[in-house]
Amino acid sequence: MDYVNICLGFFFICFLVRGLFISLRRSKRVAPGPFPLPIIGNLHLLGDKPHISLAQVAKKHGPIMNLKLGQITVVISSSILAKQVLQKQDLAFSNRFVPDTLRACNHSGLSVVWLPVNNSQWRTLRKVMNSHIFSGNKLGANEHLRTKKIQDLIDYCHYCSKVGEAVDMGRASFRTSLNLISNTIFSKDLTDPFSDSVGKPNFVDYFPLLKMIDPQGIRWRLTEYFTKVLHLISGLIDERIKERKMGNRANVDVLDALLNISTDEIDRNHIEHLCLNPLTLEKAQKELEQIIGRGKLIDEADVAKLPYLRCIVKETFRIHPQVRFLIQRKTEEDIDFCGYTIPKDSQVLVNIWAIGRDSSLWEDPLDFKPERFWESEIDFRGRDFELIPFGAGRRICLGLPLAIRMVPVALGSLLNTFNWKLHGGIAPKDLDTEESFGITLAKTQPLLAIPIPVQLLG
Ligand code: HEM
Repeated sequence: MDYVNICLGFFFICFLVRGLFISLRRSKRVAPGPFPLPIIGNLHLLGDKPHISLAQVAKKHGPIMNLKLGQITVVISSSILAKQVLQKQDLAFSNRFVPDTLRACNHSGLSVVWLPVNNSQWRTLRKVMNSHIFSGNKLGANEHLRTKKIQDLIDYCHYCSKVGEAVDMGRASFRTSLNLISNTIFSKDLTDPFSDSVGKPNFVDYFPLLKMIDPQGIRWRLTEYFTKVLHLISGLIDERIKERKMGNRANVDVLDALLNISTDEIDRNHIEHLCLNPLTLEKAQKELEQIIGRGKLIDEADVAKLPYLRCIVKETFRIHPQVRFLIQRKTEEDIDFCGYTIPKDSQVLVNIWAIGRDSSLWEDPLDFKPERFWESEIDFRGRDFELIPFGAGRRICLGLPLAIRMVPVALGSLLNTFNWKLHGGIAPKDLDTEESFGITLAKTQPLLAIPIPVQLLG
């Protein structure tokens, strides 16, 4: 009899514990979201421009929504919730999902972009890059390299103007930024701005992350290219180590500085953008003419004196966050978040494209109006969550200090040296601004523009 009572008691306790677990599970509120279909979940909603599709789905389900895209994915589409993810609960959302292609060549295990924040290598790499590449002192010391690259870009535009060719703006600014970065690190150009490399593989073709923003880039197999790029980088490093052993170098560039510390791979990214709004152009050119003098290149110190140019750069980043339009993070454990539970191993996407076009934050969000920043303190350094093209928090873009020096100088110099017309007599309002989807955004049709040197205007 006792034996029966003990068994009954045991089952009763098990029943109670199970009930407790079920009610605990039910108390976890999952964010709203579209109903997932069997097997494919919500994948059918993505389309070829996920940032746009997700912004549309968010209009129905709200600024935090739950989707099933292979794994549980939580999409954040408001600046308030972005602040919560990237600042207030930053630590809980600090890691990223690593794509299998990157795991395959162990890129993820070496790169600051993918390493988890609790990994000491991530902290060391960020520290090394911050102090040896992107510190104010280091960037100030190699400004001459960037000036030289801007001069190369201007020379290239002069060359196009002379032979009557249009400039593919995306490609030209892409190469310039790549060379700016490669000169900063390797003291070497990795592409020749005068060579037409379409169809011919060159260094750019081996940088998948960069290639995705290359407007004429075709889709290709990531793993293969990553293997090639690692091979190339390691070739460059080997070459440098040999030079150093033969005593052929003083420590002159970042690669040398890094070799003094470690031989970890440097990750990089890039910029590309230009706007062709005639009124904006005219205003910017007037400002440049008054402050710098028409026809001259501008330098980094000039930017502080060019408020309208700075507004154009902000507006460009707002409406067209070129490099990453969905910030991707991951949860390592169940997280309580604004009344919901975000389960462990969820992918968290912050849609910075949608935030930049949110009509509750921006008046006429689809219009390109740099003036909106004229009297506004809003900036893109990760403090104002309405404008976070570089992300925010402990994983904020490492290249930000370089990008904010390069972009206005390149743009200002192009505007101050040339007048621009769209190729084929296209009016700016008819410009095809369609974007293609990759890890980054690229224009489906290249932006072809005719440079008219200012000196030639009577
Ligand atoms: C216009 C130019 C650029 C934009 C808009 C941009 C944007 C971004 C964004 C949105 C992130 C993700 C931040 C987050 O998760 O919160 C990021 C990360 C990163 N960016 Fe950039 N980036 C730019 C240029 C650069 C450049 C020039 C470099 C380096 C040469 C660079 C290096 C990095 C690195 C290393 C990370 C990963 C940091 C980490 O996870 O710890 N970026 N960038």
